[in-house]
Amino acid sequence: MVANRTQTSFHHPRFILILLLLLIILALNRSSLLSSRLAILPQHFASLAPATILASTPSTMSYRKELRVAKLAVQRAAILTQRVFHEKAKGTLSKDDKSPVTVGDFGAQALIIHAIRRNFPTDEIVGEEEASSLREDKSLADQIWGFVSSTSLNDPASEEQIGGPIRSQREMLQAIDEGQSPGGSRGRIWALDPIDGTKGFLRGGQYAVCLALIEDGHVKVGVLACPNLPVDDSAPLSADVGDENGEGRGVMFSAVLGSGAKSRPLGRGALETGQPILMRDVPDITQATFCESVEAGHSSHGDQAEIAKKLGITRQSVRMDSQAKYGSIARGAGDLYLRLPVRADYQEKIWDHAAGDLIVREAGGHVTDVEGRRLDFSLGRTLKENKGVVATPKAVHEQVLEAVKSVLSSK
Ligand SMILES: Nc1ncnc2c1ncn2[C@@H]1O[C@H](COP(=O)(O)O)[C@@H](O)[C@H]1OP(=O)(O)O
Ligand SMILES: [Mg+2]
Ligand SMILES: [Mg+2]
Ligand SMILES: [Mg+2]
Repeated sequence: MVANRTQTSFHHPRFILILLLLLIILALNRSSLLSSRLAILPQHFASLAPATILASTPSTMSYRKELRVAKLAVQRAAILTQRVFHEKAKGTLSKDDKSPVTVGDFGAQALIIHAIRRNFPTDEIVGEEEASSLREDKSLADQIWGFVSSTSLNDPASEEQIGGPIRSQREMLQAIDEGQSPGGSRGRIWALDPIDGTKGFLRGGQYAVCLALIEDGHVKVGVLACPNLPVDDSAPLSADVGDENGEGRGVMFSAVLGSGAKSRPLGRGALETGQPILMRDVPDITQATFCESVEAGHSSHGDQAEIAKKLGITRQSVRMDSQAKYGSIARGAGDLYLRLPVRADYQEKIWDHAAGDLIVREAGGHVTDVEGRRLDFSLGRTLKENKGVVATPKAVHEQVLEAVKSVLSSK
């Protein structure tokens, strides 16, 4: 009787269905396509698969772990940069291209790379900074170590998730140097700008701690911490950073491809998921607000003014450093971000755009270069096939791009 019953259950259609499903999952897993394929299986089929198999698949399906680690790591790094600023210990060096780099840039890069290495040891990292100058400057290295060894999240479980403390100064320098991946079109590559807008950081203006995961050339996760932007998503866009002690400031933006963009107060616990953000509708382009770089050498202020005029925009553009511009338009504080090439030979860096590009697109925007091409993150450390940036709500992109093309082609 018992044997008979067992036999019957083996022929049960539900059992056959589960068996078939398991075979499909195993086959897909072998061809390493599981993560993308499983996402398109109907929900109830996926839920029939045994927990052990789902648990052993890469977490790339939802990027939940990647997002969590990125947010915690960026938050810890942002705390370090704020401490560096307030303790007036910026220890600035000038790099070969004459751009500044500070204790904050190096320290933030070390802490973020440490967190990525501990969680995703085989991923590659394209980071802006490298440690060679620090190996020759012991006192600067000591100063950075002072901040790195004493900055942690105040929640021990979260701190543990991002690898806990770096153990020695040697390990810190090694971590900084692990951002030298050449980038490219294959595999998982993190793009890291530990302080974007270092000049803004130095003058107490806008800056951002930026991290994005690029997989096979496409941005999948993006996180931006903007310690000097207003917490309030509905605060009007302003170049003014508010009061000295930072009351009401500090926001974190994040996005996962296909899941929308969010913002949350930077100071809050990283467990808080935040609220969805959307770009503002622009029914009348003449009422739109532009943001642009503070540095006229990074984006042409003259061309910007001509484009504004062509579109009938009379409102003064708001100038701010860093990817805070992407975050600001994504939450509808501003509407349009243009980056208009000044030097024909400058190649934009992937770490200056990856997180912002995804956050704006997930908030309902469209991001291209000045010729209308999507930003291509698959070509190495730079966006070598792109020139400038045009980031706007989807509905007005064509109109703005037309004005950009007409002004730039008439030069
Ligand atoms: N000639 C240039 N054109 C455009 N961007 C530049 C140029 N030189 C440097 N940058 C980069 O622009 C970013 C700041 O942009 P923004 O002006 O929007 O705040 C910085 O990351 C900066 O790089 P770096 O970090 O090497 O200084
Ligand atoms: Mg930068
Ligand atoms: Mg930087
Ligand atoms: Mg820099």
